Amino acid sequence: MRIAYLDRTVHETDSEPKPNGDVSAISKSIDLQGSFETGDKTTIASKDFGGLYSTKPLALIKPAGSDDISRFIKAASRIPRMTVAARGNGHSINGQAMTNGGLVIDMRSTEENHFRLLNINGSFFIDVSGGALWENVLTRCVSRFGLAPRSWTDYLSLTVGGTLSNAGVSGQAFRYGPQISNVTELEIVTGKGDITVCSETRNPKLFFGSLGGLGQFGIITRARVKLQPAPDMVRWIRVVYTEFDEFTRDAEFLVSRDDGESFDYVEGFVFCNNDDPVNGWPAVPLDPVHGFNPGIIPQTGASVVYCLEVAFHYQKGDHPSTVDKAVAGLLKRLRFVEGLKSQVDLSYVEFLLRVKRAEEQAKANGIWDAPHPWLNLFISKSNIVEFDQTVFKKMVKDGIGGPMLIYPLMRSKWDNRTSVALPDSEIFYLVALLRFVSRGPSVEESVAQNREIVEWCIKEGLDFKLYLPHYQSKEEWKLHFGNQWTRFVERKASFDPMAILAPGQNIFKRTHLS
Ligand SMILES: Cc1cc2nc3c(=O)[nH]c(=O)nc-3n(C[C@H](O)[C@H](O)[C@H](O)COP(=O)(O)OP(=O)(O)OC[C@H]3O[C@@H](n4cnc5c(N)ncnc54)[C@H](O)[C@@H]3O)c2cc1C
Repeated sequence: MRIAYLDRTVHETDSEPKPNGDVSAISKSIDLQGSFETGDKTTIASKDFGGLYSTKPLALIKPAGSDDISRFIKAASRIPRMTVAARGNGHSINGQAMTNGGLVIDMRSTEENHFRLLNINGSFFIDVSGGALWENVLTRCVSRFGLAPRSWTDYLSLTVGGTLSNAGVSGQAFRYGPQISNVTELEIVTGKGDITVCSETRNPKLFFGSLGGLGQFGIITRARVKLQPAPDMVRWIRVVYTEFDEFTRDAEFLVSRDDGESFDYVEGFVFCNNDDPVNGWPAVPLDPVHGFNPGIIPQTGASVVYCLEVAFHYQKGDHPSTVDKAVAGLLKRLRFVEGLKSQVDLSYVEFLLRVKRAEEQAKANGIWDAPHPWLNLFISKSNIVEFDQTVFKKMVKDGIGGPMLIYPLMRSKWDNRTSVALPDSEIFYLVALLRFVSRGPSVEESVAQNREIVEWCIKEGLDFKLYLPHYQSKEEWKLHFGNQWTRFVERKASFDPMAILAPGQNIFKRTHLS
């Protein structure tokens, strides 16, 4: 089977005739409250973080709110071949937020439309715009209310609507589930232009369909997100393992424990057993002054080693000895290499914004804007040892020029009614190959290696799914969704029957209903 994932080709729509839309005429006819841009001013919408694709949209719309979005979708439905792509912060890899010749809706212009705290039967929620950045949701919730969402992504310059269209995972997901398990209500503008409020009990088909729905059923304009009291401080710790089975045993032990009996965050990564500044030991210390003494690593000759990354929440008023004791109690159950531990204490907000600091450094070094042919996978626990032996220990043993994340998640914290496709087993691993090509193999080599990895997973019959998936053909999408495909198609027919929305996902072709 041909695996088109990350093929660096022009989008299918590029070869097709473009719609003949006159955006000023459309906007006049619909009494646009927001604004729009055309020509060179749409450049931002013609590319994304991946840097692998580019397209030419007809216009970049900056809507004032849901009414503008609804009217644009309705207008687009009357123009043959016209498509509409919601753009969150454009941090996709494979052009998922793009449209060639269509209308891009810049959701960032709606950020301020919603920010309301709700107390429902003693539980707190925040209503936020689909175009809000998670970093702004964080800082505003903590500073104004001392509250914070429970489940995050590692990097927070992503929009609420963008991550809810995928899943949104990080080191808290083992306990609270992904971000899509932490919202209770959405306002959505469907592909028919209807503005609809939905939840578990109200329009549940649209609610669950849109969570992990790759933007196929509607544009999320508001989300109600569960909150919890924000801790003041975090102790962030990294420990090193040479043996994969010990690393996975400890990681699985931590994610399987009850609330209050484990760390508050569990992740991990693989790194090269050498002194390469990007791929090797220097990636481990949380503070450069900690250094890394490779002499302590048992001489197994292993090409790669593993780092378990955990965090413990506490309050400023907690006595240091109480925190030390609780952390020591958890660490003593783990079998990492003694002496290879690095830890720092920082505020909760600083911890959650940790990747932003890395971004600032990478921007200063000029590596942030280079292409990012990333590969994200969910791999069943039953196959993770084979994956380590073939992929980590052989295929990428020399590093990829960026982090190689691996951490376990629990399927029972996900809701089967959402659209996201997962492996079958209760414990599965997020594996992320976060390539920065200016520091590693070329784009072509990276893309080829990603393809080789996915092809190997298929050939060996691994129980796995792509996360943030992208394919070129319907056959591949059908395989991806498996027995959820029929439901996905039915949801599309109900909410976006002409396939106007999110054409960059390359799942459905725009049609015209007679
Ligand atoms: C540096 C970096 C770190 C990341 N870290 C993580 C991580 O730790 N965990 C994780 O889970 N993911 C992570 N991601 C992936 C990220 O969650 C997805 O790429 C996400 O889609 C990006 O959000 P965005 O707002 O930029 O969306 P975009 O790229 O703009 O859009 C993504 C898709 O969602 C659609 N969409 C956008 N907004 C809406 C909306 N309001 N309603 C409906 N559909 C919409 C778009 O049309 C498109 O199809 C990371 C990405 C980057 C670049």
